Amino acid sequence: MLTLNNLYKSYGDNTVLEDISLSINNGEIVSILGSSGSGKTTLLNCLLGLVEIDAGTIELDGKDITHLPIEKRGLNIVFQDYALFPHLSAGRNIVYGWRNNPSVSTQEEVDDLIDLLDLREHLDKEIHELSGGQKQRVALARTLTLKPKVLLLDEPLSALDGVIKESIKDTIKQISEEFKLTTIIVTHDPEEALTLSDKVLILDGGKIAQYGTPQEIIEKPATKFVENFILHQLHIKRDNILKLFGDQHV
Ligand SMILES: Nc1ncnc2c1ncn2[C@@H]1O[C@H](COP(=O)(O)OP(=O)(O)OP(=O)(O)O)[C@@H](O)[C@H]1O
Repeated sequence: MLTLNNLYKSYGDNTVLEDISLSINNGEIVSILGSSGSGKTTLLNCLLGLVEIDAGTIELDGKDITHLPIEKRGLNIVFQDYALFPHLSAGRNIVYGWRNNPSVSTQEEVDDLIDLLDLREHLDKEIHELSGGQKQRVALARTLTLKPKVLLLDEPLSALDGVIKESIKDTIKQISEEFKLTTIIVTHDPEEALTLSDKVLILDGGKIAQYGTPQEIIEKPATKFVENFILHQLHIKRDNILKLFGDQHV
């Protein structure tokens, strides 16, 4: 279980995270949702250890990891731009971290990952020859060879369109289930958060507006902000789609 206890973070006078407390069970997918500037990336960076928190504690499976360096926390991230090495092939990117820590995964486990993510036929390709979805899967494979306890994904679907988006969503769900991997996803898209996650954390100005299952959020929005911001966006989407069909189908 990953537990955050009363986290605070400020930049000067700007309180970016205020009293963030929550627990995430092992194997759960949690989305962090909020508008621009609400503190999503800062929270992700605090968990990862890129940003030092001002107060509070972070525990992973009962161990206090608040002040551990990044590499000792057991969390790993796939950045929004995938951060792949352009001069290495897809295959070499995948094994890059694992080559330095070969005891973490066996060759067979790495092979299984390559197959699971459907990357076998792309191993020899240069990074620029891959589609957005393929790059995303290479970045996922590279991270998963290191067997993190918690996988952090920063806007994993924002650069992808339609069909690829749905297929990466399925892949994320499959990986989380298969490896019992706790997965935390930053997104600003309510639809993405609600359809992909076991739980959604909604931030409003650095505070928790609501933390609950998609059903709880849709059926019982905790604050006016949740109702207005989140559900309003979904209604706009729905109305736009219905308009496409004209009156006879509405
Ligand atoms: N290194 C920093 N120094 C000063 N202020 C910062 C720093 N990083 C973030 N902030 C401020 O913290 C607040 C939250 O930023 P953060 O990037 O966490 O928001 P976000 O929800 O991820 O936004 P977006 O969706 O636009 O990426 C903003 O007001 C931002 O200006």
